[in-house]
Amino acid sequence: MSRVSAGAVIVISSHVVRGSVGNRAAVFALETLGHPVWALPTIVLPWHPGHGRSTRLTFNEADFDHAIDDLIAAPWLSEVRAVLSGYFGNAAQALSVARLVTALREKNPDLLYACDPVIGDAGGLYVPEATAEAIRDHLIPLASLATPNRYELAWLAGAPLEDNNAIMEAALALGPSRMLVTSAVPMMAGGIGNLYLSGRNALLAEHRSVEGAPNGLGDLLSAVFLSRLLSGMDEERALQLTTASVFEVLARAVKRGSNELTLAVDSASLSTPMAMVQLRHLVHPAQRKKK
Ligand SMILES: Nc1ncnc2c1ncn2[C@@H]1O[C@H](COP(=O)(O)OP(=O)(O)O)[C@@H](O)[C@H]1O
Ligand SMILES: Cc1ncc(COP(=O)(O)O)c(C=O)c1O
Repeated sequence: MSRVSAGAVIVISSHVVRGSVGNRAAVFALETLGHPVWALPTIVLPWHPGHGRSTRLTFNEADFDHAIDDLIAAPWLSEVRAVLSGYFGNAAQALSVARLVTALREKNPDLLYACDPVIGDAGGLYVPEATAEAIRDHLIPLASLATPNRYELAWLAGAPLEDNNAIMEAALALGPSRMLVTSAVPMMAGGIGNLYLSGRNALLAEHRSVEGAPNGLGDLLSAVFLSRLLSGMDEERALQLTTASVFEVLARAVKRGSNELTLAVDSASLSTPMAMVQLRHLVHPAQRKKK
């Protein structure tokens, strides 16, 4: 497995003391796959709130924004090739990160910005509406890649998404040139899938669904997929390998009976996954319109 060349990734998401959600998943995955990482936490908390009482340690909005100023003025800024954002503690942080991405792009027009709009799930929004709106209005327009789950995309698009054609139309309308939609509609019975849409490809990568999945799979998926793109891998292979990694990490954690992903012992699943994934080519919305 080739190691990735120099070029740091700035990751911006939550930090948990115990567990592997937010930055804990992204930093581990990116470093394991050979990327230097700059990690900025948006909030710090003992563990994912799904496990029970978990006090949010927060940053003052102005202080967070000043830290972004420091990053923009950093003498090492030319090291940075990509930014990945995930969970935000408030709407102001999303505006600060938009400033960071814009400043980085001015210096490096090839900067990749991956936006994982961590705003909700099947149960609806779990961040304040103002935070979700700030992500939609200020970050999605800057994204080279967005990785919403199906429910997040439905909220962003303002439309229910009942099948993969509706998902593709919404993904296309949202704007980013590459969209990776998780929890897409499976074609395989008992399956779960990731739908990838770019100018070139409309793909669905599927595997079986597993009971008792720990949190952090979306965070892991966006980091691994970003790494694969940064390594220059073609999109189809990147989707296949990333989906296989996430499924394998999940299956191993569940087999151990763990309520968190067990990344430290499953790092080989990130670099060299063995799990099989079913890859299908879908009819791209642009092709459907030509017919
Ligand atoms: N219960 C599950 N069984 C198998 N794979 C899963 C399960 N939950 C998530 N995944 C995998 O992880 C991906 C991302 O998970 P998802 O829950 O959509 O992300 P998010 O954490 O952003 O909501 C899914 O598309 C799928 O590939
Ligand atoms: C603090 C916090 N809450 C909620 C979530 C959402 O997690 P999930 O979608 O995996 O349940 C995350 C994910 O990063 C998080 O960091």
